[in-house]
Amino acid sequence: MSERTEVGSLGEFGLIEHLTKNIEFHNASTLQGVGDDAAVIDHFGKQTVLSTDLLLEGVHFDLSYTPLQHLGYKTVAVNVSDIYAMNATPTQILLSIGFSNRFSVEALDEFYEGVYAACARYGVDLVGGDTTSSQKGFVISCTAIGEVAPDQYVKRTGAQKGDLLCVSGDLGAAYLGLLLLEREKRIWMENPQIQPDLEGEKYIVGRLLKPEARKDIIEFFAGAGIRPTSMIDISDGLSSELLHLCKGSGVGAMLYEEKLPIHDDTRAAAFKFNSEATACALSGGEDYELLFTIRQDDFEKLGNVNDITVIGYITDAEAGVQLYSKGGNKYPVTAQGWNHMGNA
Ligand SMILES: Nc1ncnc2c1ncn2[C@@H]1O[C@H](COP(=O)(O)OP(=O)(O)OP(=O)(O)O)[C@@H](O)[C@H]1O
Ligand SMILES: Cc1ncc(C[n+]2csc(CCOP(=O)(O)O)c2C)c(N)n1
Ligand SMILES: [Mg+2]
Repeated sequence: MSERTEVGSLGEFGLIEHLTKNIEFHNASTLQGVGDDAAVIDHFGKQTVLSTDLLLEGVHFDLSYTPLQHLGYKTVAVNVSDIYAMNATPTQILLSIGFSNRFSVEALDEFYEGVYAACARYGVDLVGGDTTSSQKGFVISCTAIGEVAPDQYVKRTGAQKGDLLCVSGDLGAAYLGLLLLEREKRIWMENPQIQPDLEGEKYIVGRLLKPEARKDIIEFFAGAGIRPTSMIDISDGLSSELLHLCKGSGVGAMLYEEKLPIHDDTRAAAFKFNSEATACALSGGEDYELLFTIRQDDFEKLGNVNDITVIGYITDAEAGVQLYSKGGNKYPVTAQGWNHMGNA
C-alpha cells in the first residue's frame, strides 16, 4: 500500500467521520453512538460494568514490530478482557487516540480495521471516543462497558478456603514473544540487512501481538451453571494476579508448579532463551487468561473442558501464597510480574 493521505486533508471532524462512518451496532442497548456529546445506553434492568485501559507507545507496544491492525485488535481485546473477568458481557467501547503527523489516514484505517474486527469478534459497539494530536508517541485509551444480570458479577474478593484455583488457556507465551521480537529488533538495528527470524515462533509472537479475551470461558460458565467465587484476568503475570486475588479475598493459596499450563512452543522458546518456563508463566504477563476460583462442589461441572486447568487450591491467609515446586519444595509466591512503577 503506497497511498498516503495526510490527516490534515480531512481535519479532525472529517477524520472522525471517516473512521466511524460504517459502524453497525451489535446491541439493542446501544441507543446513541458516535455523533453527539455522549453515547446513550439502556441496560434493561441489568447491572453495568465499566473498565478503562491506557496503551502507550514505548510502554505497551513498539510500532517497529507491531502491525497497526493487530494493535487495534489488542486494544479492544485487553479492554473487554477486564469485563469478562467480572463475569460480565461487554457491550460498548469508547476509544480515544492521540497521534502525531507521522500517522497517515491509511495508517489509522489499519488500526481501526483491527478495532472493528475485535468489535465484531466480541460483539461490542464502538460508541465514541476522542481524537487529539500527540507530540510524542501514539497514545490509546479504551473504555469498555458491559452488562451482567443483577448481582451475578464476580469480584476478586470472594475466594474461600478449600476453593479450587483454576486458570484458562496457557501461560508465559506472550512474554517469550516479546523477548523474541525485542531480540530480533536489536539484531535488525545493528544490521538492517538481516531479516527477522520468526520461523517456528508463530505461537508466542501471536500471543503477544494478537491476544484473545476469554469470551468462551464466560459463556461456558453460563452454560454449565458455574459462578466462580472470585476472578481476575492475567495482564501483569500469574503471581501478581494471584496475590491480588488472595489479598482481596483474605486467603492464602497453594499453587502446583507441575500443573501450570504451558504450551510446548513456550517451553521450547524458554529453553532457547535460557529462561525457566515456570518463571515465564508466573511473571511474564499479557496472557489475558482468566484466573478464578470455584467451589469444590462445582468441580464436576468443569467436565472435560480441556482449556481450563486446576492449578491449586485456596488455603487460609496464615498459610500464605505458596508454590509447590516439581522438586517437592514450597516457595512463597512473590509479585515479580510487570509493574509500571517498579515496586510491588
Ligand atoms: N488513576 C486511577 N484513578 C482511579 N482509579 C484507578 C486508577 N488507576 C487504576 N484505578 C483502578 O484501580 C483498580 C486496579 O487497577 P488495575 O489497572 O491494576 O487493574 P486492571 O484494570 O485489572 O489491570 P489492567 O489494566 O492490567 O487490565 C481498578 O479498579 C481501576 O479502575
Ligand atoms: C514495548 C513493550 N515493552 C514492554 C511490554 C510488556 N508489557 C507492557 S505492559 C505489560 C503489563 C500489562 O500492562 P497494564 O497493567 O498497563 O495493562 C507488559 C507485560 C510490551 N508488551 N511492549
Ligand atoms: Mg484486569
